Amino acid sequence: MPKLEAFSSREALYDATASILVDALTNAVAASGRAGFAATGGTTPAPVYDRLATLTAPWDKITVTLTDERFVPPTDPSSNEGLVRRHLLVGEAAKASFAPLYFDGMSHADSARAAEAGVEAATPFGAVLLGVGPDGHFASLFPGNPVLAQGLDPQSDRLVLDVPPSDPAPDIPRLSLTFAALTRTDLIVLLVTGAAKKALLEGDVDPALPVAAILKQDRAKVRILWAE
Ligand SMILES: O=C(O)[C@H](O)[C@@H](O)[C@H](O)[C@H](O)COP(=O)(O)O
Repeated sequence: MPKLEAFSSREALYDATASILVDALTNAVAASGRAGFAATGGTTPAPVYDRLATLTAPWDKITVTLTDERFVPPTDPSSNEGLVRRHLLVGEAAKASFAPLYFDGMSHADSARAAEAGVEAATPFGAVLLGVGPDGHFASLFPGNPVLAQGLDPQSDRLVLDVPPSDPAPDIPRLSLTFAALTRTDLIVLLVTGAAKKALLEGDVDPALPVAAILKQDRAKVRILWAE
């Protein structure tokens, strides 16, 4: 089980996370000529992306995709594609390619299916950046959701699922990479802040939480990076 790595401030956390990610992506391109990066949404990662976009890397050999998405167009304020286009696909990183999960004019299910080709082409990922919800969800794999079992199935042949709303979350339809897709990488970084998430991820993690699947798998190295 990976140990939580604590940083003295959020600024230090963001700096370290950007540095770890750019090293992993650069090494992956050096090893195989290309790399994918699966980027989380949420309210935490934007400062990491702002830093990452300023760093030198073989961005023209890197394909960025999303760990998950709300089923909304990129112009919607809650869109993760919008977040990544505003904060990551700028500056040095503007040269990176992007593989979307949301496709205008497609149904929820068809969008998930259509996204799989781009995600497949972006794997293996050089790095995956995940957030963790207070309920232990990661990407859009939520406790109690009808597609959770399929989403966590290590043998699933699906890379992207159409996630229906469920109670208590998510409140709108989502698109999520599966555990099977997200573990096609050498490195998964969990980016978390605040006391509640530290309590969730320190010591013995509740095996019923979706994120426990990430912590106990042995396909990819996992680092948990935290600040107050
Ligand atoms: O689209 C999303 O919202 C994320 O992918 C989601 O899984 C997020 O990482 C967690 O909910 C943590 O979110 P915060 O960073 O806002 O705490």
